[in-house]
Amino acid sequence: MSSISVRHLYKVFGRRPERGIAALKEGRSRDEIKDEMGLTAAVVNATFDVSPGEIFVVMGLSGSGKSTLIRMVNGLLEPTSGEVTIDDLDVTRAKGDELRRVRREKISMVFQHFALLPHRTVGENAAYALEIQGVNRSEREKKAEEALGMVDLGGWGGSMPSELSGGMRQRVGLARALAAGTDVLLMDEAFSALDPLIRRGMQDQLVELQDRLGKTILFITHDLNEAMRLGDRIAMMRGGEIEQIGTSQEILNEPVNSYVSQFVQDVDRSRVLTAADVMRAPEQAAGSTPDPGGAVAGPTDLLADLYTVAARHGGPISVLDDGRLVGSVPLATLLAAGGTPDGERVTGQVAEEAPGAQSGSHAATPGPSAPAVGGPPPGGADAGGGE
Ligand SMILES: Nc1ncnc2c1ncn2[C@@H]1O[C@H](COP(=O)(O)OP(=O)(O)OP(=O)(O)O)[C@@H](O)[C@H]1O
Repeated sequence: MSSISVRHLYKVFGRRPERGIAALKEGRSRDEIKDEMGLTAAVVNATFDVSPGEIFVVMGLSGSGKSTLIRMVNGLLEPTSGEVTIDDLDVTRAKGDELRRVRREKISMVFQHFALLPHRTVGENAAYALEIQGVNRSEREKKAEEALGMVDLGGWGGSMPSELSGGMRQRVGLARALAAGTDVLLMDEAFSALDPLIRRGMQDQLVELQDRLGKTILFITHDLNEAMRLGDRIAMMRGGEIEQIGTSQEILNEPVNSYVSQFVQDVDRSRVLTAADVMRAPEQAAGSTPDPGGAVAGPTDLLADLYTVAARHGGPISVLDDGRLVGSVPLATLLAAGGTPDGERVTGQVAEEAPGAQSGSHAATPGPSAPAVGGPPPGGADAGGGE
């Protein structure tokens, strides 16, 4: 299984771009470099690792440098300086045949605009990367059909792309990447052109597939909700720089600066955080066996669902995984977790943690000022387009 390593990566557009890097290292700003040297610093000193089997999301507004970054990772664009390695192979130094081989055998791309070949069938499109790899026809038909099955398009292989909806076409794009059998998937705004409901379905499907396939995924998006839903970790980018890398929970609860904290302030935390994110370990919970008939949830259930459970059964909520008690969520924790780090956003009444409290005795739903999904980030651009 592959890993991706990005080290001190810079891309500066313009004449003699090294001047820009030197100036940035001296502490000059991106704007100064633009004004004084006519250079655009698209990616500035990006460093991160994507572990095998991880979904790592790079999230940022338009112009923050996401596409430039991903194009350097797949070797389409040469960095001004820095290094990208996939496993032990230095993508930034590979040339010609070696680079083509890495891109063919290690990396698959999924784009926003599907990039399907219109005059080829769905099956041929799904098999396209295998054709480039030189795989024989029967083998590639078999693999393409399998991949189409994985994205719920079994039986559509003989259709033409024009007969498919946008969501289905994007699934063909994903099937093509899966059929290629590469460990690394690079997904550039892959779901951004889809309607919100379809997009949500694709996100769920990707998470399910990932559970089974364990690819190493670098996913680019401008949509914070999408980033939080998909990412094991998220890199928040602004003006070419990575401001913070962390899990959704870390970014929500410990934003490193005012930019990140403004960005996440309108996120509906109850639709991002799960029971596992907020639960206490069973030994720290009041009772180590679930209350018969009491409130129960699964570790991946969202806080939004936990509110409903708590409203019905009271609290605390026992968190069970395969019938085993793995934690407990006290009501006060549940309500506090739904708010911002300073706890201002949820105004539901927190009732006493009375063991055995009866159904409906807790006002365990967020009050009227509970955060809305995907409000505007700093600058007012759309960070909530996933809904
Ligand atoms: N080939 C190029 N020549 C000059 N400047 C470029 C080039 N490609 C990108 N840029 C600039 O680099 C910066 C980062 O662009 P990039 O496309 O990587 O951002 P992005 O976050 O992917 O934005 P979007 O979501 O709109 O695609 C922008 O200021 C852009 O204008």
